[in-house]
Amino acid sequence: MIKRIWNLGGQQRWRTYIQVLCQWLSEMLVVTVLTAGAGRAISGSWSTPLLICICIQFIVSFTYLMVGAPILSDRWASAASKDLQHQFFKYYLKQASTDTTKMMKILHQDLGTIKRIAVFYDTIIPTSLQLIMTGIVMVVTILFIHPLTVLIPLLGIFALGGGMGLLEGLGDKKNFAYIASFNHMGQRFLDDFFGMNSLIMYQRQEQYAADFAEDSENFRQKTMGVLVYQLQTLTIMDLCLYGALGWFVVAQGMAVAAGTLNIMSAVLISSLVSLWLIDFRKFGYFIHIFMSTLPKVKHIFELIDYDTNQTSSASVDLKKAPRFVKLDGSVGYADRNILSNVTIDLEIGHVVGLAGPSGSGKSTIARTLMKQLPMTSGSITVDNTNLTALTRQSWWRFVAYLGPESVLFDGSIEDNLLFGVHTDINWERQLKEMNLCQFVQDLPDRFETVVGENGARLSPGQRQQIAIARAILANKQVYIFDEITSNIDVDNARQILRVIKQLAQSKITMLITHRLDDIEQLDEVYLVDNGRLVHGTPVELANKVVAFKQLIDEQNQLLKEVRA
Ligand SMILES: Nc1ncnc2c1ncn2[C@@H]1O[C@H](COP(=O)(O)OP(=O)(O)OP(=O)(O)O)[C@@H](O)[C@H]1O
Repeated sequence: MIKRIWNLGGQQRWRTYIQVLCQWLSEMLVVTVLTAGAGRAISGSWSTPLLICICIQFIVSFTYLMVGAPILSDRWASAASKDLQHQFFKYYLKQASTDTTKMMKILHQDLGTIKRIAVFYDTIIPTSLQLIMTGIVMVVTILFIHPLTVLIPLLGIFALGGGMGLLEGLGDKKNFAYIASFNHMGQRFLDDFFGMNSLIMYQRQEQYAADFAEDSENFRQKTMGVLVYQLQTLTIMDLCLYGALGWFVVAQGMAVAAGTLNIMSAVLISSLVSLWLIDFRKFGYFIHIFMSTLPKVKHIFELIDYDTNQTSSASVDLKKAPRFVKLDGSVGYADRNILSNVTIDLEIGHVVGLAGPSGSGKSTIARTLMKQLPMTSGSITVDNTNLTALTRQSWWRFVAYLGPESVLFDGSIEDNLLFGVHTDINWERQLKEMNLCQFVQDLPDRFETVVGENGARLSPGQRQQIAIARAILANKQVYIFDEITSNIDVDNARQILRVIKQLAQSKITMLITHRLDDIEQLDEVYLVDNGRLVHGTPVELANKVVAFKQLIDEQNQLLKEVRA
């Protein structure tokens, strides 16, 4: 996974190399100046090679700060972030999930993670490179001048590693509790935000405020837990590093007092060790932060890979509009089969109905046909092609799904109607022929009327008519209508059913509905009855399924009573 993170934004990596080299030279400038100063104090004269060295380092550092830093810093991090965001959004936009709350939650978390891994490019890698370069200079210098003391910084590193290792398990626990509490509070906020009208209508605002306050307090405590843990970590790191540094300086002082080391050498190796240990502390702190984001980065890569695998195994493109669709097998979710061993045949010529009690699996079938859910076993065949071999984009070029509530975009009715139209067509004539959207003629601005956000300025029936017209004008080949008449009045519902029946003359059309009025007008219906799928005309179904017959009898009785 680290290799994969490393490869992101790779084209900008060279900028980081130059940046690190310049920064490292700036650090070495401090060491050289201190060493030269100590030499001057001892001998009373400046060493010419050291002065030349200082001049070169100074020029490089100054040029870097004035010119280089603005064009070099953060470029790799931002290129990597763009790369990852691009791959991530590519995956994300293909999901088209209906669960907006869940999508928002995941999106929020994953975007946060993408932002946080910048620490790898702008801190971990530069600091690691500086550690290697300063480390080599430091070890060679110490071994050359005072070999025994090289053990002190090494002991400091081991002590730090041990301390951090002990804290690691605790850190995971604290982070996990923090994330769980964050998610819980976020979920409550989103739920209550979407359900605000219901909260007010049922006078539950106070309860909501109390629950939210409790969640906030819990979140505060978990946040404090993480902060305390981070402070403990910092204290341990400081103890190890500054302890090692202090010990090193004392050892150098004793060597100088004993006459086995001169002051200039002592200043040189002390400043090198100080620099190295300070960088090491920085590295220790940030690697810790980086490691805690790795599980989330792994999750993002899994999403991207899932998308890539789907795309690479699904490479067949439908060349022409399909004539029939056959679903044969079981549908459901990863953890649960909803309907087993069912067969549905869809073909051009008439509307195929799908009916059944609430929760019996009708929308699950629709989602499976839309390639939003895989079959749990068996397959869907489109003409002679297995649906799994098609990419979702390729399938969606031919299929349209419409649910009980369609999304309209803020703009004119015309903009919304022509949303999926990519050729020149006489759309007004088509609408007239289908007798769809004729209410528009009574609006002052007719098709120029602005619908407002999600069609807020129209009635539910008008919105649904526009959505259906939009789908039909987009000229797809397969239409799946899922309870599209459930939220609208009887007249609008009848009008829409007429249009769908007309459409089915030339398109593959399935209508999911619970309205007996609709079902009775169809030639062919699939009815979910106690986990099995019964197929036939409405009359045949009434003979085969007792519950269905009872429902029709009850309705007829009701009608009789109303007429009487
Ligand atoms: N994402 C999911 N994971 C697991 N189970 C689910 C998921 N979505 C729905 N279900 C379950 O699948 C079953 C069938 O749901 P589905 O939405 O297909 O029913 P339906 O017949 O369309 O119902 P309705 O008429 O009320 O819309 C239900 O028991 C539901 O709880």
